[in-house]
Amino acid sequence: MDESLQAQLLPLRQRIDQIDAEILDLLNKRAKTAQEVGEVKHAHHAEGPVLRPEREAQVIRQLQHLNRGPFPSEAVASVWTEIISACRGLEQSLTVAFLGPAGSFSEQAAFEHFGRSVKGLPCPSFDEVFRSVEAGAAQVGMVPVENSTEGAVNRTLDLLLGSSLRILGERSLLIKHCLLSKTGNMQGVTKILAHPQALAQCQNWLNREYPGIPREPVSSNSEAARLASLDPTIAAIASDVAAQTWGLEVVALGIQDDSQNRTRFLAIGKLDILPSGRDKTSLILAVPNRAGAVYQMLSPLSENGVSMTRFESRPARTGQWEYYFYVDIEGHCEDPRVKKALAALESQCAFYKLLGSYPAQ
Ligand SMILES: O=C(O)C(=O)C[C@]1(C(=O)O)C=C[C@@H](O)C=C1
Repeated sequence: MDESLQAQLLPLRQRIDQIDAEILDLLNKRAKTAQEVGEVKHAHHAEGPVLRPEREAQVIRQLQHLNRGPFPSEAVASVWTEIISACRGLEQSLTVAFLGPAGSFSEQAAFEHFGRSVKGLPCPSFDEVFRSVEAGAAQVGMVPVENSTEGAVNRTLDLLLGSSLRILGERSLLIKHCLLSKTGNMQGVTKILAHPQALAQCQNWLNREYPGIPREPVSSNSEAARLASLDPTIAAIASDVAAQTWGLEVVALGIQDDSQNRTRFLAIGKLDILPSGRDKTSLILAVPNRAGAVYQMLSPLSENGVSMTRFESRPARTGQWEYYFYVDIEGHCEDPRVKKALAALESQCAFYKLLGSYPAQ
């Protein structure tokens, strides 16, 4: 390297080394304080959870508010997610269940949401994710609930209806699908495997590029990647992370039909969450099948000035054209206006279930 460049870089790098040492010192001070918080919590509730999603959201939002740059605001969120994750891990280990095997988008969502200092519990199905959290094998789970191309993830909606678990948080992920094979090309490939949602999200591209190769649905994209790693006649649609995890080569990158293809995931668990200042509340409602019933059902929301951010229906399987309505609203169930609206909904609806209030992403 040329000497004048070296001479200019040296003091700047020394300054960075010194700043890093200061950051490290502060991180250790933070970690020790979090350990003290953990001791206080254990003293009050020996078996109680350490995780406080509302506090984590507040810490990150407050820092983003304070941030004057040039450190990017998104980096504040991702760096502090990891700092909090590591501090939380010193207080108590957190196990997160998700649809596996390793390398799935659910795993990515789990790590982005809870940070890397967690234990992953890959499960063979969404049902098993719910069961693992209900049975206590994991304290929290991460499941997809809607995709911007394909709409609702129906199995998750049905499981939310039958489960006592609460929604603890949400995380939206940009989903970039890749076509993967052992060789990095499609010679000798006789079928393409993926989760049905991924096959649907890439159907135009597949129809155009590989119309002659049959497609087969499997339980997850990372399962498709695992199978492709064992058999050169199989190609998989999965993430670039799955390619690394399962030692596959990328045939084509970003093959989803919509470049802005996003999936929203829900964190689920047994906690009730306090208001964080910017929250969402999710509910399931049902009304008898008669004219105007759905319109009336929602009137307590507008009457109390509560905004609805999502409305989804699922057949109630009674054969009577009855539906369960999945409704997301702005605000926390303890906010006075929301509380009033919820009380009215509960008294007027034939079915009412509160899935939880949680920090909005
Ligand atoms: O404030 C707490 O309750 C903590 O345990 C500390 C902390 C943090 O590192 O900031 C860690 C875990 C909790 O989920 C929330 C915040």
